[in-house]
Amino acid sequence: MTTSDSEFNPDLLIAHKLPETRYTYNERDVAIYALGVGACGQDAVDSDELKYVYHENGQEHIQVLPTFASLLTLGSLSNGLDLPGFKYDPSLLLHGQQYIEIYRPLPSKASLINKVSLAGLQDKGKAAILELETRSYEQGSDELLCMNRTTAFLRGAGGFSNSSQPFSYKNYPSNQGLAVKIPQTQPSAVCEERTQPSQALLYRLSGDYNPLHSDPAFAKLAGFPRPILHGLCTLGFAIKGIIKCICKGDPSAVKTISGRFLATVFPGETLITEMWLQGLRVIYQTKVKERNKAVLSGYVDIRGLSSSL
Ligand SMILES: CCCCCCC/C=C/C(=O)SCCNC(=O)CCNC(=O)[C@H](O)C(C)(C)COP(=O)(O)OP(=O)(O)OC[C@H]1O[C@@H](n2cnc3c(N)ncnc32)[C@H](O)[C@@H]1OP(=O)(O)O
Repeated sequence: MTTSDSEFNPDLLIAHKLPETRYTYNERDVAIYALGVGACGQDAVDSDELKYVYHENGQEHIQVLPTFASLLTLGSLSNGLDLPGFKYDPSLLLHGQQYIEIYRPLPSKASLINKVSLAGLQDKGKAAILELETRSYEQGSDELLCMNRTTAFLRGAGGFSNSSQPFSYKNYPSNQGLAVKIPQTQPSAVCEERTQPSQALLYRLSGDYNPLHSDPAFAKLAGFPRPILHGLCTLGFAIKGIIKCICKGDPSAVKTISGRFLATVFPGETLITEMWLQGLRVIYQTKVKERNKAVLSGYVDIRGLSSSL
C-alpha cells in the first residue's frame, strides 16, 4: 500500500526500523507449499517428490524444500510495504531478485522470530529498487535458521534522487545476488516441468495473495494480458529440479540460492531449467519452452555431494 507521506523520502525510509514479527508453520503449510511449486504435479507417486507432501511414518517426517524459506519474506512483514517515506503503485510492483541463505535444514514445523531490515534502495530512473533482508530465528533457541534478501522492482517509482547522482544504498556485499553469466557449454543436467493453468491459484495459498496472480482485471491494470505466476513459484520449480538432478534428491544439500527474475511466466507454461555444476556451485537458467524465453537465472551453492554425478 502507499504511504500517507506526499514525498518519496529515502532518508526517512532508511532510518525506519521494521518491527520483529513471528511466523509459525506446520507440516500442512510445508505440503501446500510443495504442491504450489509443482511437487507430484506430473505424477502423484513420483518417488523424488512425494517426500515433500507425504511420509508413510507420519507428516512430521516430510521433507522441507529449501525454497520454503522464501515464504518468510512476505510472512515477516506486519504491514506489507507500507513504509514511511515510500510511495509506489502496488499494481506496478514486480519481484526482481531473491537471495536465500540456509544455515540448517528447515524443520517440518516451527515457530520463528523474524528480524527485518532495509538492505537496499536504488533509483533506476524508470523504477525504484527496494531490498528487504529477513533473518529468521527459531523461537526460544535464538538459532539463526535462514536469511532472505528480497528485491522488489517498483516500476514507475524511480526518479526520486535529489542530487545529480542516482540514489544508491546497499548494506551487503556486492558479490551476492548478482545476475550470473550463463556458460556456453552443454549443461550438466536439464529438467523440464509443466506448470498447471491453476498453478498461481494454488501457490497463493502459501501466503502471497497479490491479485496480480489471480485477478484478470488487476493483471491488465498492471500491464499483463492475464495473471502471471509468482516469481517465487518459478524459483521453487527450478530449485526442486536442481535438487532432483544435481543433489540426488537431498534438499538439505542446498546452502545458498540466488535468483533474478528476467521475464514473466504465465501459469500453464512449461519450464526448462538448465544447470551447470561448477565445483560446489550450480549455475542455472530457466526458460519458458513455449516462447523460448529466459525467465530466471541464478546460482545454488551446495554443501557437497557424496559421489560424482
Ligand atoms: C520487498 C518485499 C516485497 C516482495 C514482493 C513480492 C511480490 C511478488 C511479485 C511477483 O512475483 S511478480 C512476478 C515475478 N517477477 C517478474 O515476473 C519480473 C520479471 N522481470 C521483468 O519483467 C524485467 O526483468 C523487469 C524487472 C521489468 C526489468 O526489466 P527492464 O527491461 O525494465 O529493466 P532493464 O532496463 O534491463 O534494467 C533497468 C535497471 O534495473 C536492473 N534490473 C533489471 N532487472 C532486474 C531484476 N530482475 N532485479 C533487479 N534489478 C534489475 C538493471 O540491472 C538495470 O540497472 P542498471 O544496470 O541500469 O544499474
